[in-house]
Amino acid sequence: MAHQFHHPYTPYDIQLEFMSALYDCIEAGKVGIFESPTGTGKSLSLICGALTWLRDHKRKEFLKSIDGLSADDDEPDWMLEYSKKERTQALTQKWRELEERLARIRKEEERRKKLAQNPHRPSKKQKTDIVASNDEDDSFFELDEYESDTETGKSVRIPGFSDIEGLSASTVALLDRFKGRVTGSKESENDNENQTRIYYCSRTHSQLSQFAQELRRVTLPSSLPPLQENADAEQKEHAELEEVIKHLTLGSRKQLCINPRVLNLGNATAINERCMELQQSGVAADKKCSYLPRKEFEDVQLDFRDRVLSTVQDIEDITQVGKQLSICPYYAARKVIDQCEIITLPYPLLLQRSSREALDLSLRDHVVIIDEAHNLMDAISNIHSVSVTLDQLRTSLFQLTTYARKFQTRLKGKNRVYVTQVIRLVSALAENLQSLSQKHKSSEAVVQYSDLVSGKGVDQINPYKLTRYLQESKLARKVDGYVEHANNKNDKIASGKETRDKTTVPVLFQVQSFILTLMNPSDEGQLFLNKTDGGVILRYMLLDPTNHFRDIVDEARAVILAGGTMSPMSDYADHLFSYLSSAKLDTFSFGHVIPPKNLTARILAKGVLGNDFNFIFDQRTSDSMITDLGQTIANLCAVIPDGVVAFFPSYDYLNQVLNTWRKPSKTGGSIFAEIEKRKPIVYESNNQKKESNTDDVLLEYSKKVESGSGALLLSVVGGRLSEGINFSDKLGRGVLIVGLPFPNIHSAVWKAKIGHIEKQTFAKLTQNESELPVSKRREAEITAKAAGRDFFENSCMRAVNQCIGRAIRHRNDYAAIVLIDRRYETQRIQEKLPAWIRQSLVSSTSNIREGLRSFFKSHQ
Ligand SMILES: Nc1ncnc2c1ncn2[C@@H]1O[C@H](COP(=O)(O)OP(=O)(O)OP(=O)(O)O)[C@@H](O)[C@H]1O
Ligand code: SF4
Repeated sequence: MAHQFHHPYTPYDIQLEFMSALYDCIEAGKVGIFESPTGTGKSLSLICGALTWLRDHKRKEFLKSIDGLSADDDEPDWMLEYSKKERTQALTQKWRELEERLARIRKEEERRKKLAQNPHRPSKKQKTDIVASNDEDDSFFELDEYESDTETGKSVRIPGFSDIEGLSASTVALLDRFKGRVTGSKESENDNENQTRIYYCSRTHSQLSQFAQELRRVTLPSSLPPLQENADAEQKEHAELEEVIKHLTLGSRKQLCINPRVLNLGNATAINERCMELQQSGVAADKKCSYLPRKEFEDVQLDFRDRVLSTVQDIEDITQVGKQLSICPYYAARKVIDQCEIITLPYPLLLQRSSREALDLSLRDHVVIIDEAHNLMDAISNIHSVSVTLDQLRTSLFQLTTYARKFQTRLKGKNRVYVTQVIRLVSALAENLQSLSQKHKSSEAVVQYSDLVSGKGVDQINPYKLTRYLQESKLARKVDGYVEHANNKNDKIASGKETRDKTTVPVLFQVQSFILTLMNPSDEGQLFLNKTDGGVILRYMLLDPTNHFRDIVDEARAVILAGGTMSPMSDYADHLFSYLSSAKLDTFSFGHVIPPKNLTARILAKGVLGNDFNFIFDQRTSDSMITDLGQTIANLCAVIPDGVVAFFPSYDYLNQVLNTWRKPSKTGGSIFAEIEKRKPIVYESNNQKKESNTDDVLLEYSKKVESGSGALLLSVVGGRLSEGINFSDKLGRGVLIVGLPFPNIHSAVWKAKIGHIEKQTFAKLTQNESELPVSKRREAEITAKAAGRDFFENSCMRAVNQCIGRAIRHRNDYAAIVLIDRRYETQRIQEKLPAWIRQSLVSSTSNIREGLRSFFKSHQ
């Protein structure tokens, strides 16, 4: 059946295909991978497809809850009919009350202004949130008695607001009551808890804001069932009410905190920790954060929720509402979740189980959409990886021993045992890391867990108990607080004034996160040692994100990965979703909205001076090939109008190319000058001041293009200009990709990643059977090697595809894409390009100039 998607524009054909496929995928409860090139209105396709499904689903659920009512055998039919009517009326009434209230709020601009000067605003005195002033005595930093020593003991956790430390029982009870307010009853609260939601997750804050912007364009029919022919006046009136899309955006404390003294700490960990400190039981009531939801502010809390739901708001709007109402948006937002239809949130909040638990976020039977998912596997690995430096280990060892000495007679219960264990562990890590770094000659090496924790009786430590101790005792917070307190005291004596606020991540927190990961390592993790100019670094890296993401797939109703360039797609079926049957996994690659004549994609295997273009690592330093590359690019710049962007495999290589191009030739000129005759060159460098450098480069480039001189921008694949920046229209009439940007296969990390893939593939093929015939074993080995190579190549081609996708940004855009390397002629590599590029791909030799000239002529 064709669905009506309520798209705010006339949808493009590919949007109709996208929305239908998305609808079916969610309905069937599958995992779907959706590739839709940039500029094809992917956000609206996601919104309209998913929310149309959701409203249809809610309508069906509504009818089910009525039809599900049954009469007892001895009850007459009219009684059942009566109950159904009553139930329909009750549900419709509840719906109406909510929509009317939200509609009223939308109109209450005046009242909002008044609330901005909220009389509840806490006094200056209340806002004071210094946990322990320098005059306070050391006892503040003593550890609470710790006796819990059994594996079964669990800390008590009541879902909801109750996980906010330091709230009184009455406040918790109040907040739980508040949960039911929007729909007015306990029964309705439960209804909402079970209602299906959509979680939309993207990588950056600005992507989430853009999504909210697109969400505002959409109006959907209500989730009430359609009117019957005999509908009465009241029902008709209901039907005329607009059902607003209930949206909430979740963020971190760093984004949502409104307590200036905490927010000014700047650093996310410092803000989190200070916020938690302020909620500790030892902190006097007038020193706690006054924005935490409290009994006196009940009405404000309710206003917060209604105002957030009344229109589609992004994170700044929610922070603003929190400020106007003097209520912490970070905590107050949690109670809006049950009422939402769509929740937007950044990657880490969704992808990390601990973050979901902290927010009390259940994915059970809900729909999860992950946008910009082309680098999802890397993102999951990064979120679950952690590092610590040798210096940090040493500093924390010093802090821990200082603390232990100071408080040794006051360490109660099991504290003494566990503090000693932590000291032994950190000391072993520091010593072993030091000797391992001397033993390994290379700058990067794989490190074994057993080598790191050997000696000092670390093998006697029970990792489970120690992990629990670290989490529950708040040792890191106490030690850090004491160290800062002691430092402040000394500095004050020396200088006679207060010292600085904490702005950096306390060392012990970093060490603690490392220990927590080390105590519970995942089978797919690996430890690495790096020697850098800044010292020795120990890294724990998650090599394979499959199992971490499987949690989400198992829990959710449907999971959608969407992106502009998801190709090559084979990694999803082969690795990330290898446990799914093919019936459960759908992949879609949609074409572009441009007509075919707006794109030309060429492979250039030979230069104008006759060199074979083969930029493999060992050959790419050849002066003659680099010179030929320059001359070829100069020729291309002569026929491609306006802006041309060339992507190189690395910053080092780009520097080398520039050096060669600048060398004077026999005639006195240089390749650099030769190119500049056609277009001025602007280039990206691996500068320390990264952001400003990127902005300056872009500004210079666009100014030159606008001035009419055109320009050639030299950039790096996977570099700062390859993602998130649009080279639309004149800014990118040509995109040149020089070589294939393979990662360094000799690095310890890539060796480990490929090794892991080979091992997994081999195990899958042989089912770990030891009795396998030699020929079968050999076959499995060859296939495993091919899987490793494929994974490596896919990583490279994902980066290439990202760059290519920068050029065509809308329906009337046109551009030429030139892939400069003979390896692009192989079928295996071409298959990894997005379908819409592959279709227009032409292998060019001598006639490329003519081809491009007539392509651009047809667009004049
Ligand atoms: N059918 C349509 N007709 C006209 N404009 C549309 C249509 N669909 C979407 N748009 C608009 O096109 C613009 C680009 O859409 P959008 O940002 O969603 O593209 P995208 O494919 O998601 O790109 P990106 O990969 O950068 O996220 C938006 O302003 C959107 O409102
Ligand atoms: S409760 Fe909210 S406003 Fe207060 S410190 Fe914590 S995050 Fe900031």
